[in-house]
Amino acid sequence: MKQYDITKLTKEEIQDLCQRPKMDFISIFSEVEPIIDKVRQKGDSGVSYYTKKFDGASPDTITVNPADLSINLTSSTRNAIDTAFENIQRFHKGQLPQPLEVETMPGVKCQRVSRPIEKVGLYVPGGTAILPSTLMMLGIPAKLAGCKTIVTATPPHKDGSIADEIIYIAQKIGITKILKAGGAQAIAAMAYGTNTVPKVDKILGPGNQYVTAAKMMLQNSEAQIAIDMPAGPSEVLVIADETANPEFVAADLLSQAEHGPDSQVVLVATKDFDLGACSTALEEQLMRLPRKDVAQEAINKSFTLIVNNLEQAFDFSNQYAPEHLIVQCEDAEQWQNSIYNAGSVFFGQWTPESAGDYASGTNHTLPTYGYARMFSGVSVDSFLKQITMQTISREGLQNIGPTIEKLASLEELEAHRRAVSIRLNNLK
Ligand SMILES: NC(=O)c1ccc[n+]([C@@H]2O[C@H](COP(=O)([O-])OP(=O)(O)OC[C@H]3O[C@@H](n4cnc5c(N)ncnc54)[C@H](O)[C@@H]3O)[C@@H](O)[C@H]2O)c1
Ligand SMILES: N[C@H](CO)Cc1c[nH]c[nH+]1
Ligand SMILES: [Zn+2]
Repeated sequence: MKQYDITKLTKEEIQDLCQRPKMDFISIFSEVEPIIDKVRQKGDSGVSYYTKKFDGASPDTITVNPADLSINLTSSTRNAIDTAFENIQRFHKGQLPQPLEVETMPGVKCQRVSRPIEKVGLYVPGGTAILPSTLMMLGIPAKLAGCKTIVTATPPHKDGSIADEIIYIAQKIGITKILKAGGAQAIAAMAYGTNTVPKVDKILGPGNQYVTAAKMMLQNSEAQIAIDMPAGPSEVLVIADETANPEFVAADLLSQAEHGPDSQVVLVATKDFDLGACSTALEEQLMRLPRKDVAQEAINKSFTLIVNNLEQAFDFSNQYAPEHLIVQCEDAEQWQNSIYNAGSVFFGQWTPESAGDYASGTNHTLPTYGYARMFSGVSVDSFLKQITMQTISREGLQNIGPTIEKLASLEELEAHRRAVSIRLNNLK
């Protein structure tokens, strides 16, 4: 990994380090546009065309009902999924909002109630690795929120099948339909609807550049869909001081590097951290990884930043706004209030990032590319709308009416003013 010393960098150079590897969205949009058009015009047959072209698969039917499928999983696989499922469900259940009611003035009652988004589409990546864990991260909060139609799309295997782990989780959640398709074609099918795919109101889930570009384009189209956030290539930033275990740090960096060649991993270390031991551990561990070529490519694009103290480390991390932040320093959790921009945070040497990817209970669909500055990860809220309501009594209108009349007059909106005055006159 390239190495920089913060004391030798200008403000602009530090700012440059926070930029992620550039994505050429203009050319990706131009590749994705014809895919979206074809699916909009041709529906299911458009989806099948691209599934054959990009995934080399021709499933008999492009959608299946998970309840109709039989699966064959070992008990250890079922147990691991069941344990993770329980933890994710427990943490997300705690996020369900309580109804809010406030009397802003005597007789003026305001409420906020939440309602589920009725139809949602969940994208589960499956290009380079099949990610059943992502279906738990999206489907569990969708179910808890009360969404009625939950479609999940994922690329099929070459023989047209879907991983049994995905089907098992879909059955546990009660997913309405699985769409056997990936990439932009899957996103377009859920956004417009086809003969077999229900049109949804919101599409959530991570994916590669084609998936992300399709979500961004369809969000701004006549399809009228919402999306969660730009969740692109995985990334992690590790803050390490002299108490951090170099082998653990190396393992955490590699755990995100193996996601894809465009993943970015960053080590921000104080001067006393044993960087030599960490580099050696990283090389040794890398050699033994089945996905070493992918991880190596990501490591080549990544860097280490040496800082004078932990305050500087957290300042840089807030500027970088990582998807995952790992804090491996003394009394790690005491730095909680110094963290402003991050998708999800892992404190202390016994908290690997993989815990949040799979089973601790937090969500792993998180903002990347610096979007943690203004976006949150997926949660139960992502599947809810908040509706405000108000009821004003006779007494309430007498209290608040003159204020409304005055403000309406100031804006010269006479009909607004009269809607109040006509009632106040009636009360005299
Ligand atoms: N931020 C997060 O929360 C999060 C979570 C999990 C995974 N991820 C990221 O998601 C990404 C998953 O990517 P992936 O590629 O493995 O799977 P994917 O499912 O996102 O993409 C695979 C699909 O891309 C399409 N495709 C492939 N080549 C194409 C081409 N030339 N033109 C048009 N479409 C094409 C195919 O239809 C294929 O089905 C990784 O970058 C990973 O890091 C992020
Ligand atoms: N780290 C990924 C989010 O960036 C999520 C994931 C799924 N499986 C393993 N990891
Ligand atoms: Zn991961």
